Amino acid sequence: MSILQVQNLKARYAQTGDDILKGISFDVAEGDFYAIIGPSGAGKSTLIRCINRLVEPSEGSVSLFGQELTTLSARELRKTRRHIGMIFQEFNLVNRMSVMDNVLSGRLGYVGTTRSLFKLFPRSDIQRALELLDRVGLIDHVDKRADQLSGGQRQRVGIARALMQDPQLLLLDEPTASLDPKISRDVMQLIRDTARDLGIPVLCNIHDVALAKEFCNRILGLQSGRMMFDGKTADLADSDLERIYELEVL
Ligand SMILES: Nc1ncnc2c1ncn2[C@@H]1O[C@H](COP(=O)(O)OP(=O)(O)OP(=O)(O)O)[C@@H](O)[C@H]1O
Repeated sequence: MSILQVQNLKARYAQTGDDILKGISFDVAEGDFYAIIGPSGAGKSTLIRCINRLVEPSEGSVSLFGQELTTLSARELRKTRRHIGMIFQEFNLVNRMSVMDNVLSGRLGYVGTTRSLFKLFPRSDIQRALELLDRVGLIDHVDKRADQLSGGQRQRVGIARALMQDPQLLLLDEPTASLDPKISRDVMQLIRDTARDLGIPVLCNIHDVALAKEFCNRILGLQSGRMMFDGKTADLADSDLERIYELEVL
């Protein structure tokens, strides 16, 4: 079943500027771990950010479980974003807050700012946060400040926080770019296995092709805002990679 449908998506940063995305179409289905690869400046990050409208598309359609996202009002968009978890390259944790509070902040879209300020989270949320921290291997670090953790541990907090939203879709924007190769593999494996267990499809912008090939079942190859490849990872040939990265080779 198709969960996210993107059709003819275009985006630009200034009214008069060139299109950064030049008509992108693809479907994310149940069970997919979809990688977006391509050279620097290809538009990978812009594409991820158009899905939850951190960047406003200029044309085209993005539909999640049949709901069109590009035309939602600000209020409707806030509600829908609850169901789209996001994991960032720089983790985006609040350093002075504990690991537990960072994870609980994933519920902000549900409990409201006032309740969260006074830490009035329902018992079920606290229980869920503990379960997720156990799942990502951080149960012994619950009370530590976020800035006392290593990069890999910080990204694990980011993963638990995104899962706290009970997401229907996970968006990953270069989740391993700040991590060393060994920790990057561990983090990708954790995301793949957890998403699979919880039945959450993933769309992931990643510049490391080896990691994408190892962990993702589908690949979207972008070059200068155009789609050069969309298919199963097993069908991605060296000649496809040459076409996707052509500009860099030149
Ligand atoms: N906020 C912005 N304002 C104007 N132009 C931008 C903005 N963000 C990105 N761009 C431009 O849009 C193009 C695509 O950028 P984007 O970050 O989406 O590419 P990317 O494939 O994710 O690159 P990288 O792998 O280097 O992160 C680039 O030319 C970039 O300079």
